[in-house]
Amino acid sequence: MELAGLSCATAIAKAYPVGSTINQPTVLIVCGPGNNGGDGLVCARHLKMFGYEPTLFYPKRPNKPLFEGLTTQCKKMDIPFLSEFPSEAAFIDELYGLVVDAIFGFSFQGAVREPFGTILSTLEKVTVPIVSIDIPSGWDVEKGNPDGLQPDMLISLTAPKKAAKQFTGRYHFLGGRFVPAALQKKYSLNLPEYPETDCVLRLS
Ligand SMILES: NC(=O)C1=CN([C@@H]2O[C@H](COP(=O)(O)OP(=O)(O)OC[C@H]3O[C@@H](n4cnc5c(N)ncnc54)[C@H](O)[C@@H]3O)[C@@H](O)[C@H]2O)[C@@H](O)CC1
Ligand SMILES: [K+]
Repeated sequence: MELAGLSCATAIAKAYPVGSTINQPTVLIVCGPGNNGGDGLVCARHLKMFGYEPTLFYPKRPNKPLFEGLTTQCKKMDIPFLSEFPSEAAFIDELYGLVVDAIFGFSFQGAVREPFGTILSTLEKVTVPIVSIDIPSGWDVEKGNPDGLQPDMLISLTAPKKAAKQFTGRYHFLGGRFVPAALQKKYSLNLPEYPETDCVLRLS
């Protein structure tokens, strides 16, 4: 999770360097209840180290030491947590240069339960770039979701999921350079080579 979150922050810094393509360095990171949300928490810390101003929204926090520890680390780095989600997409556009979607990853299934249904419908109306970690939240891991969130950037972790074929945004990165060769072979992952010691690779 540490490497996944670092990959996400690194890919974001490559696509949207501070002071260039985004109009402000503020980043809203929305975290869900599972490991995708954990990636978001780690990403927040590294974004702060890279000069961004992250803010977290983490409405459903699992009662597990891993996630409690990640939350504590963010608090100790003075990363603010919102107590309520902005009610209007326009507020998000005004306050943030970028949104990170760390709500659901590959274990999402069925109809979206609250509070995430309302959050996702607000995010669908946002005009600042949205970066989805591993899979756009609300997408079926294989079929995608043509009526759902359409992020500007997708960071596929470990390997692109089947639904990544439906991604139409500007930046597709691969991150999570931690799969041993034996596992890559066993599952015929055919992963591309990462350059030098980089933890991310731009796919498109
Ligand atoms: N090899 C791995 O397992 C790796 C996993 N990683 C991350 O872990 C993610 C998968 O994590 P998890 O398996 O914890 O699952 P997710 O984070 O995808 O989501 C599971 C959580 O969402 C909830 N949920 C599922 N469907 C819902 C619905 N319809 N409405 C509301 N809530 C719903 C579940 O109750 C559960 O709490 C990956 O996508 C990736 O981001 C990465 O950190 C890299 C390696
Ligand atoms: K996501």
